[in-house]
Amino acid sequence: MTSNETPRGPVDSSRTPRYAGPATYARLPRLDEVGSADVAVVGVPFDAGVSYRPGARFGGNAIREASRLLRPYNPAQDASPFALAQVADAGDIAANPFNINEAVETIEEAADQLLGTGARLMTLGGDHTIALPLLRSVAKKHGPVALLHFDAHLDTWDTYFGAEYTHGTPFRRAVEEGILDTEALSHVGIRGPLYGKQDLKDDEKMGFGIVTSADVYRRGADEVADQLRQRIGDRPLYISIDIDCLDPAHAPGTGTPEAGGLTSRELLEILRGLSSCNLVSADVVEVAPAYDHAEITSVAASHTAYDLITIMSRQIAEARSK
Ligand SMILES: N=C(N)NCCCC(=O)O
Ligand SMILES: [Zn+2]
Ligand SMILES: [Zn+2]
Repeated sequence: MTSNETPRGPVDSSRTPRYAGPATYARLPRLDEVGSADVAVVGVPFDAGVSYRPGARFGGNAIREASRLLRPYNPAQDASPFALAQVADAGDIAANPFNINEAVETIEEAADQLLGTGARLMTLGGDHTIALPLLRSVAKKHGPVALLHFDAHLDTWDTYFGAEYTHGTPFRRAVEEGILDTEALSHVGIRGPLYGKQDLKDDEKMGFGIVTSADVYRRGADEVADQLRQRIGDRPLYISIDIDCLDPAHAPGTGTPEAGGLTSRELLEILRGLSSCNLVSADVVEVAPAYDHAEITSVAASHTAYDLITIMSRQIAEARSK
């Protein structure tokens, strides 16, 4: 979008019922309808990297369906994200379900192509394996990025069954590859049983700081967001959100649920506290609709993506006005 064009926004829900027609994210136009976008929402229906319950390949489309009720103005950030920037639905990346190495390459290439048009990515997973190729692509553009990772799990384990690319290992691979800024790595929402104490030692050696879900409960979202903002500074930031950071009461539809998680309110409030950060791209992963009820998980994921898109749109508009 050039500076004097008005972004094409969602279908008007006061004229076409919001439950009618095919689902794009937030009823936004498809990327091919607008040519180019400032923020591309892209699905990655891939879940061959999971260690437990499969089904996150259906996450992106479940999030799109659950996003039909989103409205154009976000009062929590005082912004109309789809008016400030062109946001469009870029469809899905067709990743090979039978060959993880090939899928990881395909995802990286597709991300390169979208980022190459100048768009920021709001990716809808898929399992957490997909964060690695997305980070590779983002780092090619921005250099090593700060990572804010919301999850019950560390995802810095080494291998499963000898496999390097799994949903429990993307961030160890990313650190090994030098694509993360190791001065600004944080996990939020961590809890639950580990394989051993060494998991925490290894994670700390890689440079990660941990905010557990109990820390969020005790200290509150505002204080946690302040601390994260200080750590991130003005570095290019990638936010990766595993929906299992939320308590199973708030996100039952996921593959590796752990008790004692964040509320969706806590997650959204922490994100809103980061609205001044330089968010270059983000993902929401691990929504597995087969275990969901009443779209609890996909609604939470659709709202999470909405606040992430709002952060990006505000920054795009601000940069344009300078
Ligand atoms: N990234 C997610 N959701 N889970 C990782 C769990 C790895 C394990 O089974 O130990
Ligand atoms: Zn997880
Ligand atoms: Zn994860």
